[in-house]
Amino acid sequence: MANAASHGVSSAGCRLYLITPPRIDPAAFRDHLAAALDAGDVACLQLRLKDAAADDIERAAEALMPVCYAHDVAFILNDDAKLAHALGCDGAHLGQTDGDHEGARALLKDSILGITCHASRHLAMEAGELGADYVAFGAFFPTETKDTVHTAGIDLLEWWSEMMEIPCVAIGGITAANCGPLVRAGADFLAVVGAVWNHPDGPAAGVRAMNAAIAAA
Ligand SMILES: Cc1ncc(COP(=O)(O)OP(=O)(O)O)c(N)n1
Ligand SMILES: Cc1ncsc1CCOP(=O)(O)O
Ligand SMILES: [Mg+2]
Repeated sequence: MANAASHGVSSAGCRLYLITPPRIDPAAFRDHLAAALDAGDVACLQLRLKDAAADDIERAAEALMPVCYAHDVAFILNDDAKLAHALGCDGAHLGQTDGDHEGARALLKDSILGITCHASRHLAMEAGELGADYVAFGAFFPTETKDTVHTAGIDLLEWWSEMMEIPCVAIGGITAANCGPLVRAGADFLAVVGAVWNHPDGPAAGVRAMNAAIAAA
């Protein structure tokens, strides 16, 4: 079975998984991204432009992918496996209503496929059975980035990481101040938006703070 490590998204120790803000100006954001990736270890960047047209997503991918590759950071597209494949991304992240997961697995056979599993052991086991490279659980904390429908607890991370080999991602309101218990519970990746892009001292400081908190956990 394919897994995230075989595609270069190593989960040896917990790592940072960056997600873009939901709306960006690609040319301006490219510099913020370069500063963030210069500041420390980042496993991957997910391009998550909500409600954007395919043309705009393509333009953003063209601007940001080279920055990721120059930093050895995997480039993952949110929501759309076919577009991820067409654009040559390293993979796609799909939610429970983002199309046919089995079809996506077949299309992205040599690429990363991550699946949102909310707070559900059942959804995570289904995702694992169909060959997901990682499962994502959340939201762990209140977040302003997305309306929260599902809340996940630390026990889910502990259970998954003890029972399963497939890497797990924790998401939702994660900051340098609150991430310690998630790391200790076995999260392989911490996915963040606000903790980096809204850091008061800028995205580079956000990446440094997250990596320091992961290392200290
Ligand atoms: C790493 C990661 N985990 C969860 C999500 C949420 O995906 P989804 O439920 O499809 O919601 P949207 O992000 O599409 O609003 C994610 N994007 N990334
Ligand atoms: C996309 C997504 N899915 C669940 S919570 C969330 C938003 C994460 O953003 P933040 O790190 O700012 O809470
Ligand atoms: Mg989605």
